[in-house]
Amino acid sequence: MRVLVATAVPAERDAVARAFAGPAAELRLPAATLHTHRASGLEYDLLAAGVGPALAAASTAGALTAAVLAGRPYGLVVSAGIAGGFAPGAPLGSLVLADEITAADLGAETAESPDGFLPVTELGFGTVTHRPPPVLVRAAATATGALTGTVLTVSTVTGSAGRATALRARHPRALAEAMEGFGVAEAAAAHTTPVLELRAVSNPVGPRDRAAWRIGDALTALTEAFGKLTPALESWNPYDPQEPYEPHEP
Ligand SMILES: O=C(O)c1cccc(C(=O)CC[C@H]2O[C@@H](n3cnc4c(=O)[nH]cnc43)[C@H](O)[C@@H]2O)c1
Repeated sequence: MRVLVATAVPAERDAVARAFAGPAAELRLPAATLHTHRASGLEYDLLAAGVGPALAAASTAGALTAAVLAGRPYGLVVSAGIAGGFAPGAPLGSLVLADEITAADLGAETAESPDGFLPVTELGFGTVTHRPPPVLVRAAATATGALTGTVLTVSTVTGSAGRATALRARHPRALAEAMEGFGVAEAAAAHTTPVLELRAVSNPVGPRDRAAWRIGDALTALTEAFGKLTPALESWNPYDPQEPYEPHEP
């Protein structure tokens, strides 16, 4: 099986790469470059897909389409990187694996709703949540020690206690926020390919405080997580009848 791992920036991609032995093979696509590693019988293509949901979706869709045109489609897409963690559930350095990948600010401000916001789904179009394969989420969480819960995708990094409280009130299961997961998941869904989102918490969600960031620790946690994740992915059976997916042939 081929696995596409989409990070936002090269530093995150390289943190994932450190979980694999040996140098990567480089493959240049029209709008992206893949770094390929092999581990536990699987092929991992690492992609620095860009910051934010739109660029992440465009880059991921490009890589997915290139793979289909080459006759070697991906069996799984993983959105990975650092994230803000909601206190007290997701402390600095912890890992969060999404059982729901939710676009937190895709909707409309309106007085029609008690909290002043309606998601696009309630306006009659689109989707705001993607759900990774539950059996795979459980196996990956057990292997990595990650917490499981909702990971929010935002276009604006939360910078106040008020916004953090509002997000948690609207999404009580949210453990983390980042900026790419929903875009990566939309691209994967367009290709009917299952998706995971794995995040290492680098900062608390709340008032902006750059001194509180622990990006190095989070990148180290990401490397360690991928070292443990690869055997779990090898054991995963995408054709398990409990998994509500119809992925491409492996
Ligand atoms: O300037 C700031 O105050 C600030 C605070 C936190 C993160 C940033 C970034 O530019 C990082 C964006 C990048 O990293 C992911 N990320 C990490 N922490 C968060 C967060 O608290 N909220 C949203 N995204 C976060 C994100 O996926 C991007 O790839 C700046």
